[in-house]
Parts: sequence; C-alpha cells; structure tokens
Amino acid sequence: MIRLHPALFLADLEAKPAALHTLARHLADADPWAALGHPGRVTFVGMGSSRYAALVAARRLRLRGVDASAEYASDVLPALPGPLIAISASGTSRETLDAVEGRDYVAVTNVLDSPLARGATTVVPMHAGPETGGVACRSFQHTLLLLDALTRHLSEAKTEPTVRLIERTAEATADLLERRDAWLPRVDELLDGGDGVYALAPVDRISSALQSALMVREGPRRAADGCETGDWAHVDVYLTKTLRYRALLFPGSRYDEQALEWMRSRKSTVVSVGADVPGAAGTVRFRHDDVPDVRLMTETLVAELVAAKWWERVAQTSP
Ligand SMILES: O=P(O)(O)OC[C@H]1O[C@](O)(CO)[C@@H](O)[C@@H]1O
Repeated sequence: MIRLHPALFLADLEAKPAALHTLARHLADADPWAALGHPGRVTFVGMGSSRYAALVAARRLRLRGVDASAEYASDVLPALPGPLIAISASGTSRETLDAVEGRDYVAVTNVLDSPLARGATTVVPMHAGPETGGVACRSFQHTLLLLDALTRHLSEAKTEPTVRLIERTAEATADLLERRDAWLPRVDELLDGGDGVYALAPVDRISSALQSALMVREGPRRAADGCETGDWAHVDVYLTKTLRYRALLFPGSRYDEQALEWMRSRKSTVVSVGADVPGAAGTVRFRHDDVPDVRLMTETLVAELVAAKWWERVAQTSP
C-alpha cells in the first residue's frame, strides 16, 4: 500500500522544473527509443494516468500514419503485431504486470528495479525522481514527454524537438509555480464550495481533463470527473442543471463555445486555463501557453496545485 501525503505531494509538484531539466539532459544525450527501430504499429498498455498519457500519444501516432492504440492493461489483449509498450510509473500495477505476462515488451517506468522493469526487453526510464507524496504527477508529465519523443522517433526519425519542448515546459511550469500566490487563491475560491470539479479538454489534450479530475479525487478525495469538450454536451451537460457546477476548462476545442453557452445559461462557474474565454469567472495564463504542446505538458499543474491545497486543508482538519 502506497502512503499518500499532502505536504510531500506539494514538494513533488515544486520539483517539476528541476526534474524536467534532468529529463531534457537525458534526451539530449540519446534517443531512448532507439532500440525500438521503426515498427508500423505499437500498442500501449497501462492504467490510470499512464493510460491517459498513452491515449494522447496513440492518437497522435495514428494522425502521423503510424498504427497505434492505447489499451487498458486490464483488458484481455490478443497478440498484436508490433511492440507492446507497457507504461507504469511504479512498475507494480497488477493489471499492467498481468498484461505483459509471457510477452516481450518495452517498459516505460520510473522505478528501474520494479517487477515491470525487470521483465522487460527494453526499459525507457521516466527520470522523474521518486514521488514521495505517493501520487503520479511528475511521472505523468514525463510520460507525456517521452511519448512525444516516441512519436517523433517513429514519424520524423528525430527527437531533438522534444528536448526544446521539455525546456519550454520547464519554463511554463516554473512560471505557474512562481506566480501561484497571484492566481491560486482565486481559483481555489472559485472551484471550492460546489458539488465537484468537472474538467473539460479537447480530444488532443484529453489527458489534461482526466488527470486533473484524478488529482482532485486521489488527494483531497473530492468528486471530480474529466470529459472531452464536444462529448460534454452529450454526457455531462445534464449536471449543470442540478449541481453547483464548477468547470475547469482547457480551451482549444472547436466546441468550447457550445459548452460555454450551456454553462453561462445555467450559471455554472468556469475557470479557464491557458486561454481567455467569454464568461469565465477566472482565467489562469502561463508562459508559452500560446504553444499547444506546452499547454498539454503543463496545464494539469493548475488542478494539481488546487488539489494539494485542498488536501492539506483536509489533513489539517481531520484527526
Ligand atoms: O503508472 P502506475 O504506477 O501503473 O499507476 C497507475 C495509476 O495508479 C495510481 O498509482 C493509483 O493507484 C495512479 O496514481 C496512477 O495513475
């Protein structure tokens, strides 16, 4: 059983820029995907945030002509052509270990002596450092970036652009952390006191909505869910009628306005991250937020810092 700890979770978040610089150095030295060659298909398996990151990468690969899918490790998988890429920050998730049993696989993990790493043909280290708070936060960010490098390896045969992206992500992350006294109290106030936090993101950054909601559930144990912005009008809009609805919007979908129109008419509270949108009660902007890839790699920090704050509050008030 992993011990979760709010103060250590906050320290894990504060260490993001330094960990990103470490990752950039490793990636600048060598392509971690070199041993993979250039297969025409890859399959990712993982659970939780590891699968969220894989969803984005699989979609990007397909758009670039490489067949790819992101599967629940808990699924029963047929033998598929091409390498199996198992992602697990801890390297111990039961479902992920079951999924690779008896197969050759590449492990993407943060723990090099984990069971997942020990059984792998190739190991791609996350270089996120130990997450002493017990919550996958830096490892999630590093997974997204390593999968960005994989996408470039398979479609452009070069990973240097990912190094530049990591550097910009480190700058954006540091900017949000350094200026948090200016934005966090207001975002805390806006998202607090409702009936949950509902995160919306476009399909190309769906991981941001899913991971943000997970952070609010995993730390402070509050109701939260993540949704694709277009799909929101089909599956989540209903709650704006009955709940004190608190939306965390990651703009960029061509259906932002559709969702915003509903939320304005139902008097929902909207906090927007990375861009200004009409009717938002609060907006968090950050360095390089005009670059979509930097947003993808950075924006979950807003929910993570809110979650850390709420979690600390619960820890102080409960025996
Ligand atoms: O990447 P891992 O270590 O397999 O973990 C998967 C998920 O399980 C959790 O650790 C919770 O059990 C999440 O934080 C994480 O997203």
